[in-house]
Amino acid sequence: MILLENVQKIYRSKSGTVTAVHDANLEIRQGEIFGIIGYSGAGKSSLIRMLNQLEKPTSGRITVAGRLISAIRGKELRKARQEIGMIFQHFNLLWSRTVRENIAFPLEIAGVPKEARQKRVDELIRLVGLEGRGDAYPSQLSGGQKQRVGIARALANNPKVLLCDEATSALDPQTTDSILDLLVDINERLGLTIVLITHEMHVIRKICHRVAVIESGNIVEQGEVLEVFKHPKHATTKKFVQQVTESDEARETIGQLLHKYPDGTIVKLTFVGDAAEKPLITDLIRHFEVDVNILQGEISQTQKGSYGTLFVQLQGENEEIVRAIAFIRGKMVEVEVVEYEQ
Ligand SMILES: Nc1ncnc2c1ncn2[C@@H]1O[C@H](COP(=O)(O)OP(=O)(O)OP(=O)(O)O)[C@@H](O)[C@H]1O
Repeated sequence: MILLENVQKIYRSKSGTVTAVHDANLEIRQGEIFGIIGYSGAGKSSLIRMLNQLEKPTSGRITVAGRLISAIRGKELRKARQEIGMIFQHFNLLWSRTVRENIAFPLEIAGVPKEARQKRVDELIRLVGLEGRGDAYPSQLSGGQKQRVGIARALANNPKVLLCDEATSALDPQTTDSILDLLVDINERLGLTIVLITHEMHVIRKICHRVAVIESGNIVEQGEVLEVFKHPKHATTKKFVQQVTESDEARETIGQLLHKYPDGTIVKLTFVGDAAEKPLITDLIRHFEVDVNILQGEISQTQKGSYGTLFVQLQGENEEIVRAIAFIRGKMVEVEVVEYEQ
């Protein structure tokens, strides 16, 4: 559906040259929710804005829904853009227009007759759950409702792709979740391909099928979300995964325990699917001369299944702990010895 081949974006100004995206190669499949995650300045906005040519690549090829978007301009580009909707962090609504008028705007531009426009606006209002708010102005809406208007407007011309530029970053956690649920609903109901950029791993975990991690303009890792959670390879990916798997509270507790029991070994176990159902802790206590203290555990759902993390403290002779860890590894459970900075 979307193909990036050797894409580069270089900004040149009086103050110098910035390479925002280096040689990016990506393939985004029809109907998937694809997330691009990175810290501020990593190049996410530059990357997503090249998909509808809000930014032009300096070199490379970008194909979206069969069109070589990086090479077209004028009328052809305007037509191509109708197939690519976009929503923004700060909604970008027209403040002097009502909800209905905002949603109708792209239909007016596309030359849709008034009656068909009204009908389509009604459908969209229902789709995004804004019934009864059609005549309100953006200033009278909550953040979540504003983003619902943004989504309805982006979908007005039945696009094939929806681009989301930090669409939930200005929202509180609960509203974020309701907007993410809406995006999943739209993806499933309409078969729409969704590409989003974010700096929050929670967003990736909750709705994406696949993810790419970008750092200093380079895509440093990409893959299925569950796989990336299980085996993060790059240091930046590991940090993002920790955002979800290790709360600040857990880190604090574990830090305190490391102080209190400096002899014990704290390990983090990560298990996926079937591995979670095996009686691992019972087996450990039965087979090895170790004490096992459970410190913290969590199970998270991704679009492709669940995975869990469990922090335990093992106490006993060093040799026995080493044997116990080898035993856990043999059970297809990831084990990582935790050594926090004090
Ligand atoms: N129009 C521009 N002119 C010059 N440099 C730019 C321009 N836009 C972005 N950059 C630079 O390109 C790099 C990547 O920026 P970009 O906005 O794509 O990153 P980002 O990951 O989206 O970050 P943020 O979340 O902070 O927007 C940064 O160093 C930024 O300063």
